[in-house]
Amino acid sequence: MSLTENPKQWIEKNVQSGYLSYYNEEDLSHRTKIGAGGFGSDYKAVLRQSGSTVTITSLSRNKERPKKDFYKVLVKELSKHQQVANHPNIVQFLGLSKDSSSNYLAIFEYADGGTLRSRSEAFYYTSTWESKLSLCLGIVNGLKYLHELDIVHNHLNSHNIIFCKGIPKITGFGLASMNAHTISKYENDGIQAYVDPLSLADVSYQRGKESDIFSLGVILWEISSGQRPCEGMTSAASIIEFRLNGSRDEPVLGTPEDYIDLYSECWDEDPDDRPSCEDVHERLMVLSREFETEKDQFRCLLADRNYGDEDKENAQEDKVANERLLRINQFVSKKSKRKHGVIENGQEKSPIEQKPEPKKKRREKKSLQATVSEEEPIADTSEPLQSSSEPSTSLSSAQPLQAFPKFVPRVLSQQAKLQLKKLGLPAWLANPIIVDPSRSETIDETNVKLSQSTLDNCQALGITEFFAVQTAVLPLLLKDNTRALYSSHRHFGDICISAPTGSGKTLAYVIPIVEILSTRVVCRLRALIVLPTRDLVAQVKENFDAFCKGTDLKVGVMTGQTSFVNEQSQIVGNSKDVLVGGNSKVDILIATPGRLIDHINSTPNFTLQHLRFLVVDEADRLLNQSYHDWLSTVLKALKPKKEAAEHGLNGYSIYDAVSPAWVSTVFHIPPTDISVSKTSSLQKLLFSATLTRNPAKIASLQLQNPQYVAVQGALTDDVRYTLPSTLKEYMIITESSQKPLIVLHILHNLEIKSALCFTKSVESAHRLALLIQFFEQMHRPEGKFTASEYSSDLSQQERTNILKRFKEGELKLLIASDLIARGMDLDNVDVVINYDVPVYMKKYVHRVGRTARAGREGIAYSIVETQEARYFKEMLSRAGHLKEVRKLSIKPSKLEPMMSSYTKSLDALKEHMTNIRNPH
Ligand SMILES: Nc1ncnc2c1ncn2[C@@H]1O[C@H](COP(=O)(O)OP(=O)(O)OP(=O)(O)O)[C@@H](O)[C@H]1O
Repeated sequence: MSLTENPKQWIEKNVQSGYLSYYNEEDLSHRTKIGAGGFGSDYKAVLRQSGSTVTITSLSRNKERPKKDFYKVLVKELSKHQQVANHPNIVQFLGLSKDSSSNYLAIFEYADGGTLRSRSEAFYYTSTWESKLSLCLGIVNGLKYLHELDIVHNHLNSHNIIFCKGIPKITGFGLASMNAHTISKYENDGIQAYVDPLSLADVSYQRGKESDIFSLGVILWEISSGQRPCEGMTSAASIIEFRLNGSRDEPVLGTPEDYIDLYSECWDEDPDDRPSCEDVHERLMVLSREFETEKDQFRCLLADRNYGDEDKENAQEDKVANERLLRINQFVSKKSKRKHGVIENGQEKSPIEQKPEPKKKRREKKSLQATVSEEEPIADTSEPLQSSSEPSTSLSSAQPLQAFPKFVPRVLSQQAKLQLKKLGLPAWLANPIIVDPSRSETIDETNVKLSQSTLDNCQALGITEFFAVQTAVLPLLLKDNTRALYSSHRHFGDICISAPTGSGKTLAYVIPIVEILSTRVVCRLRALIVLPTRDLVAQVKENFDAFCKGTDLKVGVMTGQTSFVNEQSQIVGNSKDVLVGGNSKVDILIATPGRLIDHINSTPNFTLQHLRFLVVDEADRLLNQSYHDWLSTVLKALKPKKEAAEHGLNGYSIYDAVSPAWVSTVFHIPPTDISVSKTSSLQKLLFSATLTRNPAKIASLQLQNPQYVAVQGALTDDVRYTLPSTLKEYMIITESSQKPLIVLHILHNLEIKSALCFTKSVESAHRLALLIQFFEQMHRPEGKFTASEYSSDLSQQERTNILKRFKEGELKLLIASDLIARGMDLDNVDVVINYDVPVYMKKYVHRVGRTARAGREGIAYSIVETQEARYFKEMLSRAGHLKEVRKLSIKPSKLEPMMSSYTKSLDALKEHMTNIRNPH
């Protein structure tokens, strides 16, 4: 019997067959109501059979869950628990039961240690960083497992982390979320602080794994601070407002910097910028290992950061800060001499001398208390992760191991903020090469030597001058000492480039790559360009094709648009033999990460060992996508695979003779006077209009001798992005019902030739496109303003056709979701319309950057719903961009002439949608 056909019968049958454990009234003894304790449970009881304590949760059939759907939901949630059965960091579902009214009850293992919420403060005072990390790893371990099974928790918060025999376990999902009290009970207890702000802003927002990561970030902060998030905020409304403002809880003194970075990334406003659960797990493991070796050297960087000597107005506080730093240094130098101890006022106290102060007083105290933790083993994550130091719930009896004063943020001067941002950054990131966006150089003026074929190709494309980013990058890559095909003694140096949208970043790498590779003799895969979408791969391929004219270079793509076998044959040929050094039919390969990884793993003879260039375009987007860990797979594939013993090499790698950078590392060449260490010739190039300067993310690329080039205007600490100077930006504040009319007004009354309109979803793009089509038919049947939607729901062929028709001017308006918000170069777009305004500044920058490209004029209109206006303005203001976006009002008289056709087209749309829903 199918599970979906009759879920009720399915449950009963499985209970009868014993597949699902079922407990009768008499199987459960000592029932006690536990109400607010545990995890939204109703009762605790003892299972007669085993004597173990369990929690009984009643599964509700409330109004939102009518009886009909109830069993479907029950089976669905039940199956989640079946999938995760026995994971050590997920609460165990033991079986079902029924109450006297025959309502189903779910039975779980009992949380004898309460919830994280009930213990986080105690944990803060009594735990070492090792045990905090161990606790975090336990939680992340459980969540990682859920995500691997594609289960989104949806309600992760510290009430839903429970302790069973000291082991942190995740609950609150699946059956536990069916308990009517589970969510509502904590509604007034600040759970909104854990909710992804996107879904606070838009209730229809579909929460996914990224939303769980946001909640995880808040939990990590809570573990580091012992405080509840948004503490002091009494109402749900104030928490929601705080979060929607983009505000986050302040780091707490004594938190390791890497840990702060980690939770800050988790609660990044842009879900695309949040790490995956796997990444969080990996980074926590690294942190744990660091603690193992550095043990008690707490990196109190916040102390340094917030009390720098820059701010003269706060000289007195600086003095205090310096004293603190002195004490930290004393503490670090004395650490080897003691096991337990607290530094107070520069004096070391023995644990016995320490009188635990009342909680409040202790947390308000400003002097630094640093402690040495006991040696504790780092938990093995394959085992149940246990909070190794069991906190006492009674604070008065707790021995404070790490009691840091409450972090009191103070207002920093601009200069101090700038200084602060640079602290902890490597010098090359903190001090980029700044290039003025207005800089340009004619091709005749440039000092860069270019081949005749490149000059001819520039001429054919009408390129007479180089744009700012090209004037900076070309010389870096094409200097006499960097333009060689290989160098085994000196690394050429990697480059990160941040430059505004439409500023010519693509040619900044296409031209040097073609120049350098065109000297090659044998065809090998020497340049790999990774891009996030197929559309972008096609676009970059066009650029390479244009510049490879007149050379022997071959360009290929890997995007999954043709069959795997076909791609294999185009990229490596059809040879069945495994060739030493692999094979390649292309010199330059442009790929999306997913397909690239498939070929690295499954295509014989496909090798990256000859790469001279690895380009990551739209780098901030790609670095945030794990795509099955594409980056580390690519980095591993840069070296040839180790060969097995049957090749007589006993685990040595076979290096190809034309990859000289590696050769010396395997053959035992007798030492000579030029026996210097050998290095790879691979140069990594990162490009984006909103490139991250997050050292943790950049570190994953393992860059060598990197340089950071930023094409930007006079950025201050508050101005975060440089947008094209030829872009004019407007916001139109209106009621949501008027938005389509405003779009029509822009299209019809403002002399638009072609426009790109962004919506928040595919569905919304579809409806708007239909509405505009209906309107055009009614309003101006003779000269229609042709519009089409462009979305991921269309086939690749349809998308390619639409783009072609748009580029040729046949279509005047494209209505799209964010699929083409990044990187797409549609040179005829003179207007961008934000029909639904973006919630993130980065998205805004990329969307509006589809116009005003390559020095052309462009206009961006953002249609802002009245209730969104405040948030939109705050987003702009936080990025220092508010004054660039002018307010535009549209008089009702301008809309009036369109009203009649508009009303009719709305009716036509309604009818169309109804027909689709009810085809009969
Ligand atoms: N030197 C040049 N002279 C004339 N046009 C140029 C020059 N360099 C680039 N272009 C054109 O400028 C347009 C924008 O370039 P490109 O797509 O590389 O921008 P981008 O900086 O990558 O933007 P985005 O960040 O949006 O991806 C393209 O049409 C490109 O052909």
